[in-house]
Amino acid sequence: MSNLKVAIQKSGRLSEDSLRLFKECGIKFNNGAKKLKAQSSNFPIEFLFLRDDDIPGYVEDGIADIGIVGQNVHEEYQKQIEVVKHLGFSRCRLSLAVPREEKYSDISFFEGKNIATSYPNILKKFLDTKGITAEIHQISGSVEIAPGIGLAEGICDIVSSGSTLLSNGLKEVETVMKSEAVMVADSKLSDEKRVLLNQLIFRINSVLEGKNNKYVLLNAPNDSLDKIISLLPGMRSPTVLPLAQEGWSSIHSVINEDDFWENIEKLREAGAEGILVVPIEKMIK
Ligand SMILES: Nc1ncnc2c1ncn2[C@@H]1O[C@H](COP(=O)(O)OP(=O)(O)OP(=O)(O)O)[C@@H](O)[C@H]1O
Ligand SMILES: O=P(O)(O)OC[C@H]1O[C@H](OP(=O)(O)OP(=O)(O)O)[C@H](O)[C@@H]1O
Ligand SMILES: [Mg+2]
Repeated sequence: MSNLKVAIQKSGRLSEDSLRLFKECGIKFNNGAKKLKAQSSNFPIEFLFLRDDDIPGYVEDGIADIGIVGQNVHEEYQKQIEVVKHLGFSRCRLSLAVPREEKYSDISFFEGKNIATSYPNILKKFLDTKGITAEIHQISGSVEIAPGIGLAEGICDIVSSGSTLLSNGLKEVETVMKSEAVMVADSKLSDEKRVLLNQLIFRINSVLEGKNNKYVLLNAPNDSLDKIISLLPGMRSPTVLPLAQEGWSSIHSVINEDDFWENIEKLREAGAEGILVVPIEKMIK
């Protein structure tokens, strides 16, 4: 059987979470230091460790079958590849920023200005939709330094916490796009590789679904069961087991983490106590 060749970032903001995801999917491999290739011992998958900028091109050319990149990189390189899964990590945004002391009122600030970026295509498209003409200077890294060395009046770069902008005397003024890690695939995959990709996505879905949900156990007096069940509908319906103490039950259910925090006070008001919240490793609906 042929291997599914997966391109992941060698080292950087995507690497750790990408490797963790495959491990959580039960895919075993040994990625010893400086190894640029690794073969899984229990799934027909081969890993290629690459610079993230090269991944869309390798996937389009069929050198790799699938890859993990930021949406920003996928969008910038405009390759004929498909996004097959949003992965929820490496969340960030691509933003325009200017020196902190600059008076900025709106996007017209950038008319006729120089902007430094590693994302010229995304930036050009954004400025076009806003009717702004600017000079785009493409640089491959350390973009935040550009205004300080007189290369540009503004920049367009990745922002997450904002601390890099802050420490370089810049302020964020416009969000160009939001981004997270995505799995991309060669649109010309063979049927055999599609089957493997679907098996992989099934595992990824069960891992991501598990992360978004929690297993909840609580005790409640029997006369509040109806109310509590309505707050914890679970996958089909909650499990209700009698406690040794008469008139009380233990209720087990699955709940979305966000819903849990919204409902916690209502559960307590309804009489729930001894509430335990347990992580779920995998969840298949
Ligand atoms: N501070 C951040 N927080 C969250 N996600 C980020 C952050 N910085 C970058 N990313 C996301 O992770 C991707 C990889 O970022 P990284 O800084 O590792 O890239 P790089 O320096 O271009 O790496 P490479 O050496 O592989 O070319 C980015 O394209 C973006 O989608
Ligand atoms: O808003 P922040 O939380 O400060 O994050 C933004 C910074 O993170 C990334 O760089 P990274 O630290 O990965 O270094 P790099 O420039 O070597 O890629 C990105 O290029 C920004 O510079
Ligand atoms: Mg890169």
